[in-house]
Amino acid sequence: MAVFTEVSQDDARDLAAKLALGEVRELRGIQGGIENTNYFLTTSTGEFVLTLFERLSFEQLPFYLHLMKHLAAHAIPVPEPHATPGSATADNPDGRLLQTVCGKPAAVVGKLRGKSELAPTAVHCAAVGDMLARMHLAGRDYPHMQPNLRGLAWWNETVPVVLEHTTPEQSALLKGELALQNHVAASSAYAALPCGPIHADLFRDNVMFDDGELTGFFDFYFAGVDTWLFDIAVCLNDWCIDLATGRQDDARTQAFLRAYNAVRPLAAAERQLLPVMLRAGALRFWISRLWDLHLPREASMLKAHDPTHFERVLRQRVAQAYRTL
Ligand SMILES: Nc1ncnc2c1ncn2[C@@H]1O[C@H](COP(=O)(O)OP(=O)(O)O)[C@@H](O)[C@H]1O
Ligand SMILES: N[C@@H](CCOP(=O)(O)O)C(=O)O
Repeated sequence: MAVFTEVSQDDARDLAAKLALGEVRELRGIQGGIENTNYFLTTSTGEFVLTLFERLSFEQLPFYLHLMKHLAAHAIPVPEPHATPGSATADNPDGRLLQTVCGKPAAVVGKLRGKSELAPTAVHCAAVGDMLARMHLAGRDYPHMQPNLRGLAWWNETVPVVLEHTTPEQSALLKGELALQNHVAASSAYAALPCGPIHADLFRDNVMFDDGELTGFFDFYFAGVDTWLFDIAVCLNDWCIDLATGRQDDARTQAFLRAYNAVRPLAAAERQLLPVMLRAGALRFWISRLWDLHLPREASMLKAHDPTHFERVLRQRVAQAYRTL
């Protein structure tokens, strides 16, 4: 369970009162997740998720919380953050969404129905592709800007730190792929890629399904403004591969891309750069998993994800790119 900060019943009662959520019935630490402290909060008015942000600052958080509000208002199924009653102003029509609990930035959002689909079929992948395209379009008029904080600049900073913990073969692959991504990012094809707010971490465990129906995307706290293609690549690398080998599953990949394309057709530059973006998506999570494993934080029962999984995915994507050349 990733509970970095213990929240008391008194803290929960104070927060529920402040947000007019009613009487607290239950507060339960959530298993899973590796970034933040999460609790299920049940009150007399409903079920919510309380998140205490362990890395993001008070200044960074409004981007994510207002993005969730914006997407919800555009009929994208995402958890809606709760505002302090009466805090809306002409400048800030969403009201105050960010709270302080145990001295940390915190938010209360609605609890989504259902559970994650960890062994998705082509039908699940199509549902995610369709909704991702809708989400990208819905984000076009989102007025706030914050870059993807786990984008290229972070990879450039973090690779030298994790290289101390890798074998010579792994180091060579990391350095080579990083050089490639820096080169691609400077290209005219890359500059032509459409951008907007992206989720950037839309793995199987960040989507809910209930009885086959997609009930929501959640965990927007790695979101940022970046290329839409990066979001697609992150999804394809998690939803549409064989998990044991990291190999692409063609049926699920086609189902995802067809559904996405039916809502928002991919641009020529996106088709051209998809193979290299799949490598970028794998590199991103290989780096962060190495970083989380070798530079861990204190948390009750925090279980780091396995970095070698994304090394395998990356090697498959490299081999695949050579096959398609
Ligand atoms: N809005 C939500 N509705 C329902 N369950 C949620 C919601 N937010 C989080 N959860 C549950 O909490 C778990 C951990 O949340 P997650 O956001 O992935 O953690 P982290 O912030 O550490 O990445 C999820 O796997 C899910 O079971
Ligand atoms: N999805 C990422 C890391 C973030 O994990 P989460 O469970 O907190 O969303 C990975 O798998 O490496």
